[in-house]
Amino acid sequence: MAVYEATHPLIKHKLGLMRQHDISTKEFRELASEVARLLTYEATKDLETEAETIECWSGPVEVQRIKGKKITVVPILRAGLGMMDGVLDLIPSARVSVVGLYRNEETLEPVTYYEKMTGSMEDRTALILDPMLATGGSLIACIDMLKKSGCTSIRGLFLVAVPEGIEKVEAAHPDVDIYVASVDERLNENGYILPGLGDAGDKIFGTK
Ligand SMILES: O=P(O)(O)OC[C@H]1O[C@H](OP(=O)(O)OP(=O)(O)O)[C@H](O)[C@@H]1O
Ligand SMILES: O=c1cc[nH]c(=O)[nH]1
Ligand SMILES: [Mg+2]
Repeated sequence: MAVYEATHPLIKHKLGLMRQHDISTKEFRELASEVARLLTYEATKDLETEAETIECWSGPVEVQRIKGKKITVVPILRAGLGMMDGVLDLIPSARVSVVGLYRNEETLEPVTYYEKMTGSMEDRTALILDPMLATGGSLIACIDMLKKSGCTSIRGLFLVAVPEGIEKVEAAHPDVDIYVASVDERLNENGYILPGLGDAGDKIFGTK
């Protein structure tokens, strides 16, 4: 599993703004989308292209097109929806497959409550979207669902992750690559990332 941790100054700056304890819902939401857009640029930089000849104003010209079927983005409900607009800004014709998962607050185990994949999953690259990779349980459950649907090319985009969660995902799914704005220090006793962002879903949706 390749782990790409962002080094771009724009990503670092924006993530720093997101850590401010009294950030508004509006600001958090806007920044989540902006960082997701920047991560998309990195996460797609090695996509294969193929040559096609088109009619240009000056005559026939060979251009490059992204090879294969359209990408599917896979927001993990709820918080992953906060990254979707930013990603779709760069990949506007992507198909959207939705996975609903929440963590049981006591056991920290993922609970699945929704699944709607687009068609031809076996021919698409999937970009999973979730702001937080904590214990890794939710991501492993989502990858299990994607693989069950036939998907073989899977990448994940996260705002913040921790080493222990990454290790757990790597052990279960070594073929999946992840792109993360920051690998933070550790989890606290309640399974929250330190220093982290707090509860990303609550901040994006304005709940609590
Ligand atoms: O790596 P894990 O330990 O599984 O934790 C990460 C998950 O927890 C959060 O979702 P949450 O359960 O809070 O659901 P929500 O998006 O509806 O708030 C987060 O958005 C991830 O999906
Ligand atoms: O720190 C964390 C961990 C899981 N989910 C969150 O929203 N935040
Ligand atoms: Mg939450």
